[in-house]
Amino acid sequence: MLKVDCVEKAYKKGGLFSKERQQVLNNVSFTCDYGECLGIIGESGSGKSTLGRLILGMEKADRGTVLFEGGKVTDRRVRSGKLSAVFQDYTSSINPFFTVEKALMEPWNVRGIARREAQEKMDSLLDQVGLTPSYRKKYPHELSGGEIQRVCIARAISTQPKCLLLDEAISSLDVSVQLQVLDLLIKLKKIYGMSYIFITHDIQAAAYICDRVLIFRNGRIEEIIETSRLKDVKSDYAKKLLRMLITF
Ligand SMILES: Nc1ncnc2c1ncn2[C@@H]1O[C@H](COP(=O)(O)OP(=O)(O)OP(=O)(O)O)[C@@H](O)[C@H]1O
Repeated sequence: MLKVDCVEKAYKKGGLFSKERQQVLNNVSFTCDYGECLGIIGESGSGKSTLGRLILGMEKADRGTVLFEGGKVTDRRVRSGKLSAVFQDYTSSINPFFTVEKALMEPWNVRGIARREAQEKMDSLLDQVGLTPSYRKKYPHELSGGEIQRVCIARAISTQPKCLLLDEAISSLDVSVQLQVLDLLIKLKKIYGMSYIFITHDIQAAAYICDRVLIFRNGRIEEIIETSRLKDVKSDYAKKLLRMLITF
C-alpha cells in the first residue's frame, strides 16, 4: 500500500544566504501493508517528522519516491481522503473559533458530502471516539487535551482513510489518557481496518500498538523488526535505545 523507496531529504542550514545543507533523510526505504501498524521510533531530531511530512505528500523528497497505492503521494488525487494524519499539537489542529461540529464538517465539506448525510454520520463518529452528541456545540477551549485529540482522530477518520499517520499524537497527553487513546486507536483499527504509521519516541507506546517497528537514527533506518521480536534487535544502537527506554 505504502512504498517508500530510497528517499533523501536535506534542508538549508544557517542563514538565508548560506549554501550549507543538513542531510536529514538518507536512503530511506520501507513498505507498509494494508491493515498494518508500523511504528517509526527514534530519538529527537532523527528525522521522524520530516519522513512523516514526505509520506503525507506535504513536502517533496530530494531523491527517491513515496508511493501510495502505486501513485505518487505528492499528487493530491492519490492521497485525498485516503491518507490522513493526527499531529502532536492538538491545540493548533482545530480552529479555536470552530465548534466540534464545524471542525468535523470540514473534511466532508471538502469532499462534497451533503450536509444532511454528514449530520447523520456525525453522532456515530463521535460515539466511535467515545464522545457524546453534546460535544457537537463545544469549542476547543471547553475540552480537555484527550477530548480534543479524540476530535482530531474523529476528523482524521471521517473520510474512512486507508492509512492514518500519527506523529507523536499521544505525546502531549497524561499517561493515563495516552493509554485510553491507544486503546481507542486499537478499537478503530478493528472497525475500519486501516493502516497506522505511528511516529513516536516512546517505544512502550509503539510496542503496545504496532505490528512492526522501524528504528530510526540520524535519518537512516537502523533496523526494522516485528514488535513481538523487539528483544532480538541486532544493531548496537537499537539495543542501547531499548535498554534506555524499556525494562524487560
Ligand atoms: N523545514 C525545515 N527546515 C530546516 N531544517 C529542518 C526542517 N524540518 C526539520 N529540520 C531539521 O531536520 C532535523 C530532523 O527534524 P525532525 O523534526 O524531522 O526530527 P524528529 O525525529 O521528528 O524530532 P522530534 O522527535 O524532536 O520531533 C532537525 O535537525 C531539524 O532541525
